[in-house]
Amino acid sequence: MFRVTKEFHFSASHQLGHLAPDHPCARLHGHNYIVEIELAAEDLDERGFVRDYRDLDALKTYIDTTFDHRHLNEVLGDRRVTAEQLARHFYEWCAARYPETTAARVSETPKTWAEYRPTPRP
Ligand SMILES: Nc1nc2c(c(=O)[nH]1)N=C([C@H](O)[C@H](O)COP(=O)(O)OP(=O)(O)OP(=O)(O)O)CN2
Ligand SMILES: [Zn+2]
Repeated sequence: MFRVTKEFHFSASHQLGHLAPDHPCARLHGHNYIVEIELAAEDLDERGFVRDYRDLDALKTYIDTTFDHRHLNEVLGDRRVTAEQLARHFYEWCAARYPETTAARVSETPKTWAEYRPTPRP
């Protein structure tokens, strides 16, 4: 099995309004997000690729136009702005376009990563 990953960066604000009011993340704040997409394949194509990294340029465009310097509560809806929900969102966006997609990871801070990796179908 071959696995490749590519990273994308954006800055955005969010507010986890469903948390207790004394939780710091219930306040409006922002992060420099990192999104990492993982693709995997048993065999390589004729170029020796799982998939050309440059095919992911469409994801970069999507992130730049839809997420960068935006308020995520407006982009995704109030309940969907945790790192876990973002990871699932980016996984689904990529899986619809790149069948080799196996996981998506999102970092909000230098210490945290959330991953969405569906259980493989038998
Ligand atoms: N499981 C999750 N927990 C938290 C999320 C999340 O998306 N998933 N998000 C937040 C906040 O939005 C933000 O990421 C703050 O995280 P935190 O680790 O508390 O960041 P700090 O820099 O304040 O942490 P320190 O421990 O002070 O370095 C919260 N939780
Ligand atoms: Zn946050």
